[in-house]
Formats: sequence, structure tokens, C-alpha cells
Amino acid sequence: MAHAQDLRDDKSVEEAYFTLRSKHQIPALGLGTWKAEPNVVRDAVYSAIVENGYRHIDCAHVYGNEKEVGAGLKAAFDAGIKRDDIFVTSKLWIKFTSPEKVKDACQQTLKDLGLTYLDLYLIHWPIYLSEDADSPPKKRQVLPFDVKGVWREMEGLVERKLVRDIGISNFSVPKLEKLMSFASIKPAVNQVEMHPSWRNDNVLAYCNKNNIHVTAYSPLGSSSTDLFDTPEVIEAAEKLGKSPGQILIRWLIQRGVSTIPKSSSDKRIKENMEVFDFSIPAEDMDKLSSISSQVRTNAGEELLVSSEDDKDAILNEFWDGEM
Ligand SMILES: NC(=O)C1=CN([C@@H]2O[C@H](COP(=O)(O)OP(=O)(O)OC[C@H]3O[C@@H](n4cnc5c(N)ncnc54)[C@H](OP(=O)(O)O)[C@@H]3O)[C@@H](O)[C@H]2O)C=CC1
Ligand SMILES: O=C1CO[C@H](CO)[C@@H](O)[C@@H]1O
Repeated sequence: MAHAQDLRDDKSVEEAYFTLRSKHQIPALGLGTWKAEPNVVRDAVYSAIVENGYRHIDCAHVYGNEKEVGAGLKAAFDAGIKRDDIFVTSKLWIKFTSPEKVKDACQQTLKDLGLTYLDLYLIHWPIYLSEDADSPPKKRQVLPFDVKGVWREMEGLVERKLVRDIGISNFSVPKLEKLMSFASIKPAVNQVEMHPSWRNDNVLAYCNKNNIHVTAYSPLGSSSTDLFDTPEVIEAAEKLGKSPGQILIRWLIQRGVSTIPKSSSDKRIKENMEVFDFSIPAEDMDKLSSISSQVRTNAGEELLVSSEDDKDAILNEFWDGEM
């Protein structure tokens, strides 16, 4: 199987993988499922896998559609795709990030998806909320997060063979450093927001140095269309005869990062996969990597803002000043 450094020469979607520290391989491109309506996500998953060569599906309990994603996976398996050829990621939601809740939460996700194991299970955010927390939560509903205890339970999931690899999502460098200091099984992946308008360079550098693979979420800027109008993106797209979306996806893969663009449209599911027959020249990579305005689309506000007064203090603590 080809590895990251071979991608430029790769013509085969199925061969485009990055190798994790466990030696398991994660596909460079997957399908995101956040905001994929339950009534359409089954068909999107089927179309992605069976008709367009996707081999990674990114899920989460909180997306409220894991049963329907599972129906799409089942349809793909019924069509002859092998379970072992598909990489499925899911995430432990923040109301279950307490040691005694981890195993049940994982088993619920497995049941909903109709699987006996996950390829990757991530702590969705480094935070623990009470199960009755409002959205956004009140300050008192943000409970002490026992990262050591939760991680030990995540390691237990690997030992029980419920998951092949474990990782985290939305972890800043200081939070990664803490986790690395006690983890017996080191995190395989950190899934974070990443695109040319939020490069996340510090997190990427730390992860590269510590053999933690990075998966980029919201590679197209999520629900905002601003990225598609960025001059550097338009210039590269026109030069290479590709769509802005293809440029954004390819930029990530050439950075050594896997990514999971979401689409429920057949046309865009196909378009987003057509990124393995070209490469972005170094000068355009540099321009795309030099956009001065850097803004997260997902700073966790919906999880954390209990009142306007608390907003800055809570977010700053959450991201350890890495805003
Ligand atoms: N770990 C975490 O905390 C998070 C993880 N994620 C994961 O990452 C995935 C991707 O991120 P997400 O925030 O959904 O945003 P994306 O950056 O993937 O953008 C998705 C949006 O772009 C549209 N789109 C898709 N392809 C194209 C294209 N080629 N041209 C134009 N528009 C396009 C989609 O619409 P349409 O469906 O109509 O094509 C949708 O509105 C999520 O679905 C989820 O799985 C996301 C956020 C946080
Ligand atoms: O993955 C994600 C999408 O949905 C969640 C709930 O709104 C977000 O918090 C999270 O970042």
C-alpha cells in the first residue's frame, strides 16, 4: 500500500493512506457526517463507499445519525465491500467523558453503527459536561475532566478489541503534552479544524514531532463559503483547472494530513474524491499556507459559553491561549 510520500504519484484512491503509529493505515480522504440529515446519510455513505471509492467514514454519537450511517455501511457490505477495507471513526461525546461512562458510550455507538469494532475512537473534546447540561451549558454544568481516568478506559477499549486505535479531537498543545506524559497507549490521531484560514501550525508541528497523525475537520470551512472566495484558493483552482474544494482538500493531503469533507450531494462526494490525479505546485502550496487572517470556524462556543461574561475566560482556558 502506498504511503503519504507516494501520494503525488498515486492514481488509485484505494491506495491513498497514511500510516498510524500502530502501523494501521488511515485513508487520506474520508466522508464527514455532521449535519448529514438522517434521511439522506444512508445513501451518501453508500454512494461514497460503493460508487466513489471512499474508505473512511467519520461519525460521532452527537451527530444523531449513527444508526442511519450504519444502514449505509450495511448496504455497502451487502454490496460486497469488506468490513476490513473500511475505516470507521467515531467519538466519545462530552457528556460521557467520565471513566465509568466510556465503555457503555462506545458500545452504544457500535450498536448504532451495527459494527463489532471501530477503527478509531476519539475523545471528542477535552471537557466533561453533566448529562443534563443545557446547550450552551451553564458554568456549573461543566464538571472536572479526569483525562487520565478517561484515557485509561479508552486504552481498555483497545485491550477488549472494541476499537483498533484511540485518539483525541480538539486538543491544544498543552493538553496533548499532558496526555502524552501518562498515556500507555499513545494517541494515534488528533482530529482538529484545519484549512488555509486556520492552519493550526503549532498543533500540526507538535503532532508531527510526536508521531500523532492529524485529521483535518471542516476542510472546506464548514458552513461558511468564505474559503471558496479566497484569492489564493481561486488562483490555484484556475491554474490547475480544479474546483476550490479540490484545492482545499489536496492542500491538506500534501501537508501530510488526512481529511473528512462532508457532503450529502452525489456530485460533490465524487468531486471531493477526485484529488489524487494532480498535485499543487510548491509556490501555490506556499501561498495557500501564508494567508494572514487566521480564524477558527469552530471555537467550541456552543459547548462552553454560559454567559457573555464568562466567554473569554472559559474559551481562553479551553484553548490554553492558542486562539
Ligand atoms: N471533531 C470535531 O470536533 C469536528 C469534526 N467534524 C467532522 O468533519 C467533517 C467535515 O467538517 P464540516 O464542518 O462538516 O465541514 P466541511 O468543511 O466538510 O464543509 C461541509 C459543507 O461544504 C459543502 N460542500 C461539500 N463539498 C463541497 C464542494 N466540493 N464544493 C462546495 N461545497 C461543498 C457541504 O454541502 P453539501 O452536503 O450540500 O455538499 C457542507 O455544507 C464533519 O462532517 C464531521 O464529520 C466537523 C466539525 C467538528
Ligand atoms: O464535531 C462537532 C460537530 O458537532 C458538535 C455539536 O455541535 C460540535 O461541537 C463538534 O465540534
